[in-house]
Amino acid sequence: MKIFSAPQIYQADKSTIEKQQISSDILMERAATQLFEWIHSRLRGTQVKIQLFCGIGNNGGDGMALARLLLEHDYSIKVYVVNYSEKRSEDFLLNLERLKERKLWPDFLTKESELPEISPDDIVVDAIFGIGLNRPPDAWVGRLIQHINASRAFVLAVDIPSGLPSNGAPWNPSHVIQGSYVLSFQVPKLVFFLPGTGVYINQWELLDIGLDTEVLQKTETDFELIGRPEVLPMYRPRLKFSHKGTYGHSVIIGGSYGKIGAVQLASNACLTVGSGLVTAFVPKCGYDALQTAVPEVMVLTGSRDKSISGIEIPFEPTAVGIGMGIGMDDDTVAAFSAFLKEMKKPMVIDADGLNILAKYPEMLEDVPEFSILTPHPKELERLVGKWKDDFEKLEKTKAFSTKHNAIVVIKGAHTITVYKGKGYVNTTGNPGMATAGSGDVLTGTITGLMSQGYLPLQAAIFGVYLHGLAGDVCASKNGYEAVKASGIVEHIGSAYMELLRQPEAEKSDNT
Ligand SMILES: NC(=O)C1=CN([C@@H]2O[C@H](COP(=O)(O)OP(=O)(O)OC[C@H]3O[C@@H](n4cnc5c(N)ncnc54)[C@H](O)[C@@H]3O)[C@@H](O)[C@H]2O)[C@@H](O)CC1
Ligand SMILES: Nc1ncnc2c1ncn2[C@@H]1O[C@H](COP(=O)(O)OP(=O)(O)O)[C@@H](O)[C@H]1O
Ligand SMILES: [K+]
Repeated sequence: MKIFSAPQIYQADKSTIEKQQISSDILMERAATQLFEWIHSRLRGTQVKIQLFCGIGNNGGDGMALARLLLEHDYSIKVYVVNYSEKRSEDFLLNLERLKERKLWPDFLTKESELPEISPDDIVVDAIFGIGLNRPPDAWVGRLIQHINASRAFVLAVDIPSGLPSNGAPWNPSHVIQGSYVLSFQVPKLVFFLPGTGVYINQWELLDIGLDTEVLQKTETDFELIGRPEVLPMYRPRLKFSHKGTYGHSVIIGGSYGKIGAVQLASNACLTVGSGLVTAFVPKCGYDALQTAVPEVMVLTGSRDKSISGIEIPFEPTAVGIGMGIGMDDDTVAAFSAFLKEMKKPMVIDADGLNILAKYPEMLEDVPEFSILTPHPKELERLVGKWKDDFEKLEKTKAFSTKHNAIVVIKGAHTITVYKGKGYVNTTGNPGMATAGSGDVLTGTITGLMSQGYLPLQAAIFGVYLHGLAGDVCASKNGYEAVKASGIVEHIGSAYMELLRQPEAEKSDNT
């Protein structure tokens, strides 16, 4: 699903109005009707007090139109106009008039107004600012937002939480509606998925307001949300007459004394995701452990006991994952550098492999094109430098990806795979995966997909999704706290099955 920027949403609005030959007011009425249906289907007339805080733009207009629909269905409502500007939108004014015609006069809140009483049992509708927010809210509006947050009432935010800009970090973190349930129109907004801004949101849901499908399809967006519909077509089924050679020979290179487990996890994931053969390359101290823990994996060792000082692979690997637990000894760095020069195929680089690249950036020249780099935020910072907010982080990552023609997987709650100008935002995974070694499992997963013929960008997007799904299945059985990296590997098979499972609705359609 595409993630539209605010200007693209305005453009889609405009095109819809032209193509469907409707007035903007009709679009607002659709939005309000969807909001109303959502609330009404849950409350079914329950007499809970609903307090609507409406700005003076179109987000406020949505709130006004919703107030009218609630009033018509005898809900107990209180409507406030948060009068932060005299520049009221036409559709806001139209809906204000319609409300007045029904004998409901909202209270106008200004700088001088007292803060209204809000009980924790009330429902608050936040329609103060939408995607039009482009400068810091006035201090008194910020205080009102703080007051709503402090009320502990259930807050439904219309389109986007007020105070949260759609294209950057908030100016004042306490002047943002927090923990709301967001009902967003038609398309998700990027801020919902970024660590610095996603924290303001409890849950989000999309409401279809019938924007023109052709415009939605044709618009090229910088970000895409990756769910099952995007991932399923990438799946490469196993062939009946295949053999292990069909699915490639992966090599996982890493490990040092005390960190052999990282290679074990990555190799096991690589095999479990479907690589035909897997060889691990480790220092000598890793030999017994690996052969015992994962008997299906073949093991090659370097000449040293505790770290890697030279990498020799006596065959041509189909895919390589390198860096987990490898350390940064001078000899290891030299071995890594020599290996980069030798390898021409794209590979997956993780952990200390990335730290070495950050320390010796000239080595980036030797990273094969289309390689996949899988940094967590700290490793990314070492590669691209500091950023002021998530948006700058994404810009820097895009520039890095373009410069080096590499795929960068920014790991996190919503992992974002960046290739050149585009970001693919993952939707699977859970906080249980914030656990030692889960990144090693991801590296093995992506490597194993590449060895089966997935192209690098597909392997990264598909691998991130599958890894998150395996974590989700694991958490659904064990609970978040007990998710371990090895548990994620154990559930890769169930994740495939979950991905390929035919939904009930489709099944009954076919019968
Ligand atoms: N396609 C869609 O998604 C639709 C969107 N609609 C609604 O329209 C909203 C956008 O409406 P608007 O463009 O009118 O913008 P908003 O209602 O978000 O903001 C109102 C106006 O306030 C001004 N403003 C921005 N920051 C301010 C600040 N800090 N202090 C004072 N004034 C400030 C801006 O000029 C802005 O136009 C969406 O979020 C959504 O709720 C719906 O009405 C219909 C269709
Ligand atoms: N809160 C979270 N929600 C979803 N996924 C998460 C969360 N925290 C971590 N993960 C995932 O777990 C993995 C952690 O990787 P990393 O930090 O490299 O761990 P390690 O170095 O221990 O292997 C990443 O794939 C990341 O996306
Ligand atoms: K809002």
